[in-house]
Formats: sequence, structure tokens, C-alpha cells
Amino acid sequence: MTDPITWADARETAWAAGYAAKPAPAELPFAEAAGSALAAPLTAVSDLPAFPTSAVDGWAVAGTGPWRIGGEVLAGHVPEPLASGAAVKIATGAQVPEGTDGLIRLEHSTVEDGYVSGPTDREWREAGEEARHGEELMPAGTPVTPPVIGLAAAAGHLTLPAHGRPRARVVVFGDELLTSGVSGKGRIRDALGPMVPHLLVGADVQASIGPVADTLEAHVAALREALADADVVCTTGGTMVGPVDHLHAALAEIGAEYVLNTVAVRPGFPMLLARTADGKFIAGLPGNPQSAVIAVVTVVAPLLAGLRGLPLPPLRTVELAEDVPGRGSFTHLALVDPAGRRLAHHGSAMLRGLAGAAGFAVIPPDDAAAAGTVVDLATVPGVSS
Ligand SMILES: Nc1nc2c(c(=O)[nH]1)N[C@H]1C(S)=C(S)[C@@H](COP(=O)(O)OP(=O)(O)OC[C@H]3O[C@@H](n4cnc5c(N)ncnc54)[C@H](O)[C@@H]3O)O[C@H]1N2
Ligand code: MOO
Repeated sequence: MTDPITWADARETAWAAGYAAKPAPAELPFAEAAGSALAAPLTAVSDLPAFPTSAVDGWAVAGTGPWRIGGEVLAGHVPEPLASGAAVKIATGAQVPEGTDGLIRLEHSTVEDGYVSGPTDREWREAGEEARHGEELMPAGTPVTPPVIGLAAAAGHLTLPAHGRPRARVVVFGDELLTSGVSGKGRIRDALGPMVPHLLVGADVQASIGPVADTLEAHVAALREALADADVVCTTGGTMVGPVDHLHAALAEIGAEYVLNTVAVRPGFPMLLARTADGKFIAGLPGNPQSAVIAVVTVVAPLLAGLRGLPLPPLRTVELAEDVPGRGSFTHLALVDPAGRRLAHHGSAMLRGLAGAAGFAVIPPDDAAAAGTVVDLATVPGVSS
């Protein structure tokens, strides 16, 4: 087995491999561009707003008052110019008539004998106040978040230049796994098949394969099937060298090469990332369920970010409420709750602690962290706290 790389290097390496392999930018409908990075700057296709727009429900008036009422302007119409001494009722969002000197809010207005009076103000948004036609709104590289999609639509776009969503597929290895019923008699319920697809945020996740029988032929066949319609395949289990751990042999059989093989982190050490000759990726997640999640956090999430042109997912921070030991020369990823307290049931074969955690406090190699220390926090995709 090769020397494990550091946890920090594993994140960087997986991200860089994804970034180098990201699909060429294309004009994508918003739904497909969502979660990618802008491959070119976003510009305004019109002035924003495109016309002076009323910010209130009220009256548009010209000249000095009281103003003679003559009609109304609703949103979605082009109004006639307003003559001096005239007033029109105007709705929020409606185009302000040319010649308007001020708006009176409905609730501040008094209407008498066909005339309106009240305090006026320039309560409209000027054309081009937010952006001028052709102006750059967001630079290339900006993540396509829901607000960016809203801005793009407001600015006149139907598509965005972005990197397409990678297709991902989960392959579950293990003869001992049950997909229904309860654990017993040497067999356990598959916890990873139902969980891992939801961790692959940003990917177009295909139907999972497995549980796959513990033979090399079945492993090779499952990998080939998964790779036929996925850019990223996440396998679970079989990363070690047990009697029925066939992943490494299966990777050799299909000619995949390691991007990284084992990471100096506990839990999660036996994770790996490999690449096929045609540039697809296979992430090997260890079978212990918490270790599988750590492999997603360490390798898969950075890889998917890179494939979409996004930067390495940032770490957050957490102030520890209690001492956390190190794990010798390995990084220790320690489950903590949002208040920085360690969780019970944090063994790598368990999910009970993880299910209530804010994420993993990152305790660097050859170190330990005392209560009160602020350390990095690696969060789990799909989990917010
Ligand atoms: N001699 C050694 N044995 C092990 C070492 C070691 O260093 N030397 N490392 C341990 C560590 S660390 C891990 S993590 C596991 C990794 O094992 P594999 O990736 O080969 O996974 P399996 O052997 O298939 O399974 C391990 C464990 O996880 C359970 N499992 C597997 N898949 C699922 C699933 N889909 N849902 C729920 N649970 C699952 C499986 O039943 C085993 O209990 O190796 C250690 N051994
Ligand atoms: O490191 Mo293993 O991945 O402890 O469970």
C-alpha cells in the first residue's frame, strides 16, 4: 500500500483533479447551471430597472397641487406623459409617466372632488439605478446560487455560461447487506445505499447499484455498468485488504489509476480516488459508515466542486467546548455539535453521533485541541446547522 497523503493534501488533490477535468463551458438553462460556477462574467442585457419604476402604490403627480385625477397606471403598461396639474393612480412596479414630479403614497393622500393632495416624494427607482445595459454584474467564477439565477433572469438571460452537472452513481459492495428488514444473523441493513446519493450535492445522481456480490467478477461488472452512464462513481466498502475486499483488484482490472490511495486521517483512512483511462472518476468510500461520510467530505465533495468549476469547498470554524485529543501523525476528524461539544457514539462504524453533528472538528496531525480553541470545521454536504 502507498503512503497516505495528508488530509489537507487529499482535499486539494481531489479538487484539482476535478477542476482539470471540468467539462467545457456551455450555455446552460438555469436548472442545469445551478450549482456550477459562471464560466464568463454575467452582464446586464438591459438597464436595470429598464424604466423608472414606482416603488409604492399611490399617485403620480406633475406640477403643483392639488392635482386633478385622470386615470391610472398599472404595472405592465406604458403610460401617457403627465401634464402639469394632473395626477394618475399608480401601482408599485408600474412605469412612472414622463413629466412626473413626485409620488404621493396612497395612505398619505386625500381625495376630494376629483382632486388629490398630499406630500410628494421621488419614490421611484430610476432607470439603470441597479445596472446599465452591458454592465458586468458578477465576475466569472461566481457560484451560480439561487440569487445569481434570479439576477440573471432579471437582467434578461435565459441561460448561463457554466460547467454541466457531473453524473454520479453509487455502487454498494457487500454480501452481508440487506436492503430491507432488520439486521441479524450476521447480516446488516445497508446504511450507505440510502445515504450516499444525498451527499452528492451538485451531481446528477443516477440509480444506485448493489449490494454487489463479494466476487471480483461482480465488482468489475458493477464498476463497468456504473461507469457507462456516470462521470463519478462512488463505491462503498471493500477498500481494505480483507478476504472479500475486491475494489483494488477491480480497479486494476479496468485499468483505473490512483489519484490518491489512503489518507492520513482517522476515521476514514482507507479511502481512495482513481481515474479511468477515459477520464472518469471512482471514489472508494470505506465501508464503515462514518468513514464513508468522511471520504465524501474529503474527496468527493472537493472533486464535484472542481468538476463544476467551483473553488475548494471552504471549511468553517468552531470553538471547541471541550478538549479533543489528536490521532498521532494523522488528522483527527472529531464529531462535534454546533456548540463545539463532542458527541457520544462517534465510532467509525456508527452513525448516531454523526446524525446530530454540526460536522467534523479538524484536529491537525501531531496536535490536540484544548477547550476554547477555534478549529476548522468540515461540514457534511446537505447538512446545515
Ligand atoms: N487489518 C485491518 N483491518 C481493518 C483496518 C486496518 O487498518 N487493518 N482498517 C479498518 C478501517 S479503518 C476501515 S474504515 C474498514 C474499511 O473497510 P472496507 O472499506 O474494506 O469495508 P468493509 O470491510 O466492506 O466493511 C467495513 C465495515 O463496514 C460495514 N459496511 C460496509 N458497507 C456497509 C453499508 N453499505 N452499510 C452499513 N455498513 C456497511 C461492514 O459490514 C463492516 O462492518 O476496515 C477496517 N479493517
Ligand atoms: O479509519 Mo476507519 O476508516 O476508522 O473507520
